[in-house]
Amino acid sequence: MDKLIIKKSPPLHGTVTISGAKNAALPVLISSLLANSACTFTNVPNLRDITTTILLLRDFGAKVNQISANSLEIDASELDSVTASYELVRTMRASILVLGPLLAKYGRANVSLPGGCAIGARPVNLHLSGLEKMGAKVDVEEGYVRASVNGRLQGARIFMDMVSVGATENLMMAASLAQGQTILENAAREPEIVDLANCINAMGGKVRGAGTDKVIIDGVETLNGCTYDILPDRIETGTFLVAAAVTRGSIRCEKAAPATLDAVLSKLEQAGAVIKTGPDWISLDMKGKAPKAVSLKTMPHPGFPTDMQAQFVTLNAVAVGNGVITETIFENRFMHVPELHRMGAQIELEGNNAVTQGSSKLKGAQVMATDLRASASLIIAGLVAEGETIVDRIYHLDRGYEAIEAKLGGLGAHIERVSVK
Ligand SMILES: CC(=O)N[C@H]1[C@@H](OP(=O)(O)OP(=O)(O)OC[C@H]2O[C@@H](n3ccc(=O)[nH]c3=O)[C@H](O)[C@@H]2O)O[C@H](CO)[C@@H](O)[C@@H]1O
Ligand SMILES: C=C(OP(=O)(O)O)C(=O)O
Repeated sequence: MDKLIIKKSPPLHGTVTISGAKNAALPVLISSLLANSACTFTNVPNLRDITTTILLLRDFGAKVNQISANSLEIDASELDSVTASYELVRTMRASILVLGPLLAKYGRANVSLPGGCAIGARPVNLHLSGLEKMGAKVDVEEGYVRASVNGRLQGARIFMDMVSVGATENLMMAASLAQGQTILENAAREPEIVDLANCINAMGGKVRGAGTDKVIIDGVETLNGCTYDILPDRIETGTFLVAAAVTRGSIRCEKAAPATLDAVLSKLEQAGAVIKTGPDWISLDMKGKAPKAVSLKTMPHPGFPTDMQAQFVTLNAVAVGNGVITETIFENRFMHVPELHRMGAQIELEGNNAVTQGSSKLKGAQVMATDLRASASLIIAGLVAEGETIVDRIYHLDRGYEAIEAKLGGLGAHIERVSVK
């Protein structure tokens, strides 16, 4: 099992190239199930979740070719199975997104229930009730969602009583091959949803309103293959910017999408960073100063993203002043806090608030990554902690960050991966 060893590092400095977004790539790759011919995807990040998606698509009988380091061709026009097994689904919750497209194109699908994970229970009731509203028969048996429909799914007006990224994506894909019009009300507005809608439209679909809370999909009879370039990863970008802020550094992120990061950039400015942006780059300069603590509450987009919460908890722990970070999306997303305590961070957990007094002097320790973004927060802490930090269980990290040690190393961080047999 691999570990990361991080030593106290100088202020991060230099340029880092941002990869394609994990959370856009997963639904976009899965949307190839809708098409009647091959799709080519570029800017695909090299991640464990992408490998899992490829295994899942191949398991259905799709042909997947790696064209170059970050491009894939997927031909899912003929499948010999519509079953997603527990072995694959349990390692990647986004596998549930195959349900909508399989049902819309093949009239049936069996998908293992993803189950809970470290950050929360994460039910899929909205995905299932939305598909039922479109005429599907959905049963949950022996841990599997077994869904079927006679003929085509039917367009419907679906109001989701919680804002869900995954349910919006699943229903958008299902509706794109349904008969008639579907209106998704209280839809999630994340940039990754807009990316998926653009991809479906590139296949010949008719999706309008993505990026607002009302998405209108006119179902078409068939969708064709397309070529699609995946959106830059806003969470990877934000993670590097926070790492630079915590180390009092100055970096530039290239191949980024500044317009997707308003809430994060605004908090970094409050923390004292000088931020500049261009069409596809963002620079941050702390002018050698320590960050100031910020207060924030996670919210669906365009609010502050829950996937950046852990990184800001580390920022607040070492910052000047008091801050309160409130998590409103997932019920158990502070697993990094006990690990940060092991490094000497002064953080009080009060319900769903992480309260910091700031200026913690961190000391390196052996810590355990419990989920993807918790891992990132521990690495950032390791960059400013005295001595050596060892981050264990980094398979979580490898789900969502491409070559993080090489990218941080390129900015001057002292970070090394070791394989332990
Ligand atoms: C692969 C991917 O894109 N993952 C992202 C996606 O996850 P994911 O799509 O799983 O997250 P959702 O937006 O669906 O979850 C938001 C909230 O709604 C709840 N819920 C969701 C569906 C449902 O049927 N019932 C229900 O109660 C969840 O438990 C959670 O409390 O959005 C999250 C919220 O921005 C991000 O943290 C994840 O990184
Ligand atoms: C929670 C995350 O991802 P997933 O939904 O794939 O678990 C994340 O990207 O931070």
